[in-house]
Amino acid sequence: MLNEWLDWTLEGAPTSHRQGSLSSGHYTLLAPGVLELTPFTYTKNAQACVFSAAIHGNETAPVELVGELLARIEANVLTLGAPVLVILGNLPALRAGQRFMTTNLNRLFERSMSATGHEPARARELMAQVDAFYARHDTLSPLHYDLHTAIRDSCYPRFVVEPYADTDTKPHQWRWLAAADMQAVLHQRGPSDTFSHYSKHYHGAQAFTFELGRVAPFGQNDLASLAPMLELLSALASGQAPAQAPPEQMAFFRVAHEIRRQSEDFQFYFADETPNFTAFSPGTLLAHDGKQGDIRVLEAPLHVVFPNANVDIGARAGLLVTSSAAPHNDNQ
Ligand SMILES: O=C(O)CCC(=O)N[C@@H](CCC(=O)O)C(=O)O
Ligand SMILES: [Zn+2]
Repeated sequence: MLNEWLDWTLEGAPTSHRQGSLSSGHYTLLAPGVLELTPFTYTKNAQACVFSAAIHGNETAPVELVGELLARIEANVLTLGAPVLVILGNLPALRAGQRFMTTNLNRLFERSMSATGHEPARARELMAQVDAFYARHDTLSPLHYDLHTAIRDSCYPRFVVEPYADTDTKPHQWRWLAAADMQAVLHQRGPSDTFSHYSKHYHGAQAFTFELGRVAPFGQNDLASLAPMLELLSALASGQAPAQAPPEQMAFFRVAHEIRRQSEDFQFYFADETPNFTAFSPGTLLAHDGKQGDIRVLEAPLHVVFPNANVDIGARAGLLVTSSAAPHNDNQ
C-alpha cells in the first residue's frame, strides 16, 4: 500500500484507503501527498520526523529515496518506532517534471505570506500540516529533513543547507550528517522562507535542506551514493540512534553575500555548467545587474552556490560563500 501511495500520488489517482495497518504501526493519508506513519511503540529515542521531497517537482531522487524507506517499513524490514510525516510537496510540478508551475514553492513558507495561486495555497496547506503534526507529538523533539537535488554539478555532490534561526543545531546532527555521507554544510546567515527554515524558526526543529546530487529523471538517479542517507532516514523512522562519523570529514561554509536579481537585465559571466562551490578569486567579475551594476568578488576568494539567473526579480540568484570552521564537537 505505501509504495502504491507514491504511484497513486504521482498519477493523481483518488485513493479510497485513507488509513491502514502496517506490521509496526498504521498510516493515515492526511491530504494529497501528505502521509503520517504512527508506530505502535515509540522508542526512547523517537523524534517527530518530517521528511519532505518534491518541493521542487523535477527533483526525483528524494522521491525514490522516500519510496525505499516506505518499502522497508511496509515489508517489515524496518520497525517503525517514531512518528513520521512524509510530504511530497509540489504535486502538479512533480507530475509535469518541472521545478514549479508558477512560482518557487520553497520561497513561500512564511506565516504572513498573502500570495494567491497554486504554490502559495500548497505552502499554506503544508505549513498547517507541519504545525498540526508537531502539535500532535509535542512531547517529542521536532526534526525536519527537506530533501532536494541541485540543478548543477557540485564540488560537493551531497551537502546540506543549515537554515538560519535562533535554535542551535545539536552537535549530534553533524555526526549523523557525516555518517550519512554528506560532504559539506552551508550555514545561512539570515532568515529565508524555505520549508526547512519554517520548521526551525517556528517550531525549533532540527532542520536542514539536503542537496542529494544533481537533478535527473526518475530511474536515472544514483541511489547507491544515497545508501548512507537511507540508513539515516531508516534509523530516525525506527526511533534508533543513527550512525555517527567525525563532522570534520565535511567541509563547512557560511554565506558571505546573497546575490539578488534586481532587474530584467541580469547575467552571470561564468559558464552555466559551473559546479556549485567553484571558487573565484578577488576581483573576478561574476555578474551584471541593470540596477546594481557589476557584481565582483571583493577582498577574499568566494565560492558560488545555486547560481540561477532565471529567477523572479527580487529573488535570490545565487549565494557567495566562504569556508568556515567545523562547529565545536562535544558529545551531546
Ligand atoms: O541547484 C539549485 O540552484 C537549487 C537547488 C535547490 O532547490 N536548492 C534549495 C535550497 C534551499 C535553501 O537555501 O535552504 C532552493 O533553492 O530552494
Ligand atoms: Zn530543490
